[in-house]
Amino acid sequence: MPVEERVATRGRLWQECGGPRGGGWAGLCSWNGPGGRRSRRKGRVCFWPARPGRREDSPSGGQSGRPVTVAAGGCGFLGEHVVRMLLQREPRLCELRIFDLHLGPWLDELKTGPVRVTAIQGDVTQAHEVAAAVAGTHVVIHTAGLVDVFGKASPETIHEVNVQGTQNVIEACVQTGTQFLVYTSSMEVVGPNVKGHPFYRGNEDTPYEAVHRHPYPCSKALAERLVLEANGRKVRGGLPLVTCALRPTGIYGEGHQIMRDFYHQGLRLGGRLFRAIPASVEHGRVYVGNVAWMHVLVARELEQRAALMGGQVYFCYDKSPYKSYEDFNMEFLRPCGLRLVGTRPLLPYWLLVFLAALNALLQWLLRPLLLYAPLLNPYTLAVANTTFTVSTNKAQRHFGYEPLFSWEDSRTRTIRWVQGVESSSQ
Ligand SMILES: NC(=O)c1ccc[n+]([C@@H]2O[C@H](COP(=O)([O-])OP(=O)(O)OC[C@H]3O[C@@H](n4cnc5c(N)ncnc54)[C@H](O)[C@@H]3O)[C@@H](O)[C@H]2O)c1
Ligand SMILES: CC(C)CCC[C@@H](C)[C@H]1CC[C@H]2[C@@H]3[C@H](O)C=C4C[C@@H](O)CC[C@]4(C)[C@H]3CC[C@]12C
Repeated sequence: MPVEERVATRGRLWQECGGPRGGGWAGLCSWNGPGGRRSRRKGRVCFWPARPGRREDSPSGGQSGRPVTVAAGGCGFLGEHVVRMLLQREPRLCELRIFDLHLGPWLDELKTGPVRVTAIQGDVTQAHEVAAAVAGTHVVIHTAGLVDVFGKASPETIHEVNVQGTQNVIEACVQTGTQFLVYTSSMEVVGPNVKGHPFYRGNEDTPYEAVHRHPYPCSKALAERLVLEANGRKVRGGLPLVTCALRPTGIYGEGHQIMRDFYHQGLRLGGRLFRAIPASVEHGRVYVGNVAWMHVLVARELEQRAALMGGQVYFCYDKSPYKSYEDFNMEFLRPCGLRLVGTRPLLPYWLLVFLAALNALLQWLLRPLLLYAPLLNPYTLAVANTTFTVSTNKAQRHFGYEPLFSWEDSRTRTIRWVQGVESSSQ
């Protein structure tokens, strides 16, 4: 039966848990703050049929104290991997609620497993929808967000989803008694900064001048701060909220939209891509499966190691090699038949800066008529052209993280996926 036909009780979970409480985020933003509200979308809750003998959830978890987890943003690139990882690697899980603005058709295949999977179509900017989804759960993994560095969405919308949405998740935990919150932050909370300072193999304690102007890193930095400051707040029932933020570098792997875009661009250009960034500029990358694994481990360990992990940030890392953004992508695109032309950038840097500025101008001029959002703009150029790599073992020290996928596995899996993209688009 398709997901759509399984729509059940709209707002049912909400009625069970009370009502919304106002978020207190105003004034945290460094630019003008949110403008008009977006239209309210319908919250829909889809239940897979419950298995006989299941008991209703208790506030501290599911049946027999087994955890109930919410994956907010569970239908996104990272979120889908988190969901699948939870189902594969978390045998104690009792119920998994997948909360997202857009529910994917792949959710259908999850219904046959032993875990009760509940898909909830909802919007993190709607406090009551979030509270309804969170009520009665043990841990929230919050990967939902608007990842936009291309100017597709307005700064206000990015703020509303990433900052207000996160505040709503925190308030939902506090109101409903959910004690553990894992937040997907980003390396961009640190940098690269607007001054183009390199961050070379840094760790969580490396000093760096974090200066944000672009709405996306700004929103991630604000949201991360809210999450960390919420650590220790009393949730319903009196226990302290335990929060933690994970900062992935550039994620790659199955489902990575920008990799797909580069691949198609290469095909259009006769199997070639043209080097734009010097090979010496290192850009941190991490495999999506390892990022998902880190989220699952944190969700599992937060309770036992609350004193150590609560209020902490962790970079997401694995054994992916340090390379430039383009050379790294070629690890997957070369075996799929593309080549990168040039050992040095084909265009001088000043010309790229000019083109990026021109794109920004065109985006602004064309905005009333159409959305012009190319990959190259002043911000993406600065990120791609500034060394930013991490080298840390904090996650290993604090909660025993080791990458689940070796570099060879991560590479093979990603290549296989790109090859699948190729055959599915023929
Ligand atoms: N992709 C990367 O390289 C990268 C790197 C570092 C951090 N991150 C962070 O990881 C998280 C996931 O990123 P991703 O690459 O999977 O992005 P994505 O766009 O694929 O996934 C985000 C998900 O959030 C959902 N979402 C967006 N707005 C929502 C709303 N208002 N209410 C409910 N759900 C909403 C989307 O529908 C989507 O399924 C984000 O928080 C992002 O900032 C991503
Ligand atoms: C200069 C052009 C030829 C190349 C443009 C590449 C550009 C689109 C890429 C380069 C680096 C990419 C970002 C980086 O991997 C890390 C993140 C952090 C994450 O939180 C959101 C995505 C983001 C910003 C990547 C977006 C695409 C970038 C800028």
